[in-house]
Amino acid sequence: MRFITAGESHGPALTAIVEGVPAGVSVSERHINADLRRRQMGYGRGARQCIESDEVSITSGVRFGVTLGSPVTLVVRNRDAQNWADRMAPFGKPPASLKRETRPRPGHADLVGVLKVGGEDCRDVIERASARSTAALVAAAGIAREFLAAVGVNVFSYVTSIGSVSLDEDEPLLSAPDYKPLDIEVSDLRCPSLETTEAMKARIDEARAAGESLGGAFRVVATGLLPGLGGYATPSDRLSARIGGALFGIPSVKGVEFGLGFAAAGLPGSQVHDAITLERGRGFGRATNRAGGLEGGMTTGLPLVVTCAVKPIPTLMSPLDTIDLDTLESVEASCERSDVCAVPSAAVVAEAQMAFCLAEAYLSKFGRDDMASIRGAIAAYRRRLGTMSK
Ligand SMILES: Cc1cc2nc3c(=O)[nH]c(=O)nc-3n(C[C@H](O)[C@H](O)[C@H](O)COP(=O)(O)O)c2cc1C
Ligand SMILES: C=C(O[C@@H]1CC(C(=O)O)=C[C@@H](OP(=O)(O)O)[C@H]1O)C(=O)O
Repeated sequence: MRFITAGESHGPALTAIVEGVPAGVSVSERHINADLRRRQMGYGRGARQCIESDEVSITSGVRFGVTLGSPVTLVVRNRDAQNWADRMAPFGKPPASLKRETRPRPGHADLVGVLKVGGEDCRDVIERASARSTAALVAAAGIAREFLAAVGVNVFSYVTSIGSVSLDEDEPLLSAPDYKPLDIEVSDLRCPSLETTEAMKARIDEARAAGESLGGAFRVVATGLLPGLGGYATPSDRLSARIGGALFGIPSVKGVEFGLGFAAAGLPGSQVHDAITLERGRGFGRATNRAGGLEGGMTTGLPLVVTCAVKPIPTLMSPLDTIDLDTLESVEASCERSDVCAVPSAAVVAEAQMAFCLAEAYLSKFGRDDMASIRGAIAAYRRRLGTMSK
């Protein structure tokens, strides 16, 4: 299952095409719209989210709520486009009132994008470098999530830190994090502790008042996985490589850890690896899940637990210095409407990226044509695993 997205941040719409979708997957617009809403939320988001109210339109590949096996096209409209019609016109001349962006923001794609593609207006880069594109990604992943739900897999996320405020957790890796989904969803920051949520909100208020921005960390978890998804034979077969690459594809994600992650480097082997167990009738298991659900590039069957670090938002209301591309003088970087913190949104985008990787891993192991055949192949695999652990 692959996807491509297109669309500028302030153009008329974002479009995604998902191909390689099996026939027979039930799809609900309501589920996709709920994910789009979750992506928009979060304390610290800017004024743009008051304008947008993302909803998906599906224009191909689904009939009467079920996929046909043909490419699925999804469209999310940009409501803000009406305020940018003259500045984003596909044809004609730029309006006389157009102000070019010549003061690139450190930390954003502005400067390096213009060095790469040329031009005199960072706006040409900003429009696509903007994380607005992640709305299309989340919509597209709605199809992958529906497929995963049909095979018993759930993907969720929660925020573990904002700036220096961290969630206090009891060994989240030893058992799967089993927070109540509602506790995560009712938090303004996708943090399962209300007390920590309040402390995080206060930190965001401080940052906003100081003209600052914040990053943080989140965890993305998948449950219900079969063992043996992914592969060990080539680097690109390894699910760790695919998931890592996909998560690093999210703007502002600067670190990805599987299970214990970097902490494993400082511990002896006996405190890192997960002892193998066997429960008659239930099969192989593990005493712990320090690997975070992946060994040798394949799922172990335990929850997949991945932690991501997110850097602070580049646009600062108290801007850093930059160089004006017209005058080549030192000036303050441009400071436009912006989020102060978008870690909860990035977490929902990470769910989407992980869902695509897992859906593709299931399809490459169990076939791609239709859900009935895929269910049959999964049942046969489960029988084989049962025989091996008798
Ligand atoms: C959901 C989301 C919202 C974001 N909102 C903003 C924003 O309002 N202003 C901003 O300067 N950067 C924002 N960013 C971060 C930039 O998109 C990102 O830093 C930039 O594209 C450069 O990519 P890099 O951080 O991977 O180097 C956001 C990122 C995400 C994931
Ligand atoms: C629009 C979204 O995020 C945007 C991501 C973004 C950036 O620079 O990455 C900059 C801001 O856009 P604008 O300049 O229009 O306010 C964010 O609002 C969204 O997530 O829906």
